[in-house]
Amino acid sequence: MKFEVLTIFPEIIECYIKHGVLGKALNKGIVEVKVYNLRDFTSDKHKKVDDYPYGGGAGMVMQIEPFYNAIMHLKADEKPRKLVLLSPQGRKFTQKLAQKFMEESKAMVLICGRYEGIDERVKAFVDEEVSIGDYVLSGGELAALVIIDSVVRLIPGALGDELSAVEDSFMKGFLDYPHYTRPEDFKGMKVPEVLLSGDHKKIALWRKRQALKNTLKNRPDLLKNLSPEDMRILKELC
Ligand SMILES: COc1cccc(COC(=O)c2cn[nH]c2)c1
Repeated sequence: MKFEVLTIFPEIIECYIKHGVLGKALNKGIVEVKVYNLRDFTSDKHKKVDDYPYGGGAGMVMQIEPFYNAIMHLKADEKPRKLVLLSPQGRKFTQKLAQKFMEESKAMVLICGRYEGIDERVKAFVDEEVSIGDYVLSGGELAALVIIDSVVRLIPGALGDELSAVEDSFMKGFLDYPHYTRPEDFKGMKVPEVLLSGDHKKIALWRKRQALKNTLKNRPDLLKNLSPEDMRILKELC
């Protein structure tokens, strides 16, 4: 899978992708990330990317021309790619959308805005507008990294051979179960006995109950389309 990122701060992306799962996936050739500096697609000597908003108001707006020039440059190879604008106004990014992007897109262009936003006409060249949450960031770069990280984790082979239990729980519609590791007793704080029992059936049930309990407490909105078994467990918790 290939990600192409349009940004005025390429170092933000370049620094992050060297580490962890992303770094390994890059080294394995499972994923390729190319970062483009929008200032390289300007035509003035000051490499200007923003200007005052028509209609007045605070702040600056990113101009269409650098985005247009960069997008046309990428499209010159005529390869298919999904163009995604990161913005607080976008559709909500979820684990399911990450799965969809991984399954459907061989290449994604992640367009990072800054300032008050970008010229609305850029959206004529964009396939999707995506938000990672109901808050405003200083720029789309963090949102782009969230999308790259969550999509890459889903690519077969990216996580090595460890199970991605966290993704599974989100895909099934609830939060993760609690995790513990050594020591068994830390200053009197003990690991739940069931996890030391070796009884995998009991452990699986305990984990399911805990996951449903966490979801009921923190994200009841996720509790839809539960299986009859999960519904039975949930009713016991209420
Ligand atoms: C494109 O226009 C704008 C305007 C303002 C900020 C940004 C940066 O993105 C976000 O703030 C964001 C992305 N997902 N959730 C929040 C983009």
